[in-house]
Amino acid sequence: MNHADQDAPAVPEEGQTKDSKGSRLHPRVTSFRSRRGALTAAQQESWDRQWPRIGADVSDNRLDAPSWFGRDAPLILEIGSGTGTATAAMAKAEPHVNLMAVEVYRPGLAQLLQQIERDEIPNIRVLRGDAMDVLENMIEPESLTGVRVFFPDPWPKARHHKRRLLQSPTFALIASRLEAGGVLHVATDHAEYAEAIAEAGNAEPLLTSLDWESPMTHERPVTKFEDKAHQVGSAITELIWGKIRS
Ligand SMILES: C[S@@+](CC[C@H](N)C(=O)[O-])C[C@H]1O[C@@H](n2cnc3c(N)ncnc32)[C@H](O)[C@@H]1O
Repeated sequence: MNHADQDAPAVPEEGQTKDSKGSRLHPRVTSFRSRRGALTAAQQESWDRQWPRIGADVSDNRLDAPSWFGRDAPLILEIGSGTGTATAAMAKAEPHVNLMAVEVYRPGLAQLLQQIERDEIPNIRVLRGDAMDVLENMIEPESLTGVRVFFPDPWPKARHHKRRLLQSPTFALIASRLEAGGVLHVATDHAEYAEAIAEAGNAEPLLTSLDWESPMTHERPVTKFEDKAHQVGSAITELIWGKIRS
């Protein structure tokens, strides 16, 4: 055994994302398939006007959220914002929060940017890329007041379950980025995925399941995917966890 092995900490240190050999502590989940899509001319113009100020590509650099937003406020990360209909509605309903939306699908982000510009919404910033990279590299440990994942792709075929975003490693990563008392809110219309999500979330030692009927309010706007689920009569499952106070 060499000294590096001997000296390696038995448990990850705060904020650590790789072990002493450089391997990821949170095994990689690839939850999306790249989709192309052209922007309309109006979307491209809105993108060009706004991206330099309120958009960023995912990188290895830690985010300085207060300077990006121009104020210090509770920080919420929405993962997989799609076309951003619900993102915009949440930001308007919660003007006191700084809301970051991460999405891999550029045309979806372009729709959100258009809405931000049209409705002059000041408290949204958008990130293009993989939410796992954002959580791992860009977000400080214990810095998020909330994480929201609404209608993550269910990958219904058994052989594709490994692509699901919400698995144990993702819960561990999210939990490490939430501040004590921070809230993770998940919604899905896929019954079997809901069960798997509940099992993985309940097994995460840093999270505790919160009662939906608790005095805390967890109201949220209807998302675009949820609208489709309503049309075909699918039941919606809401799952909420709080980060335990250590
Ligand atoms: C089923 S859609 C739901 C969109 C939106 N939340 C809604 O309810 O209308 C899931 C979205 O998550 C995005 N997505 C999946 N994995 C992602 C990841 N690792 N990082 C960022 N976005 C992701 C997909 O591109 C897709 O737009």
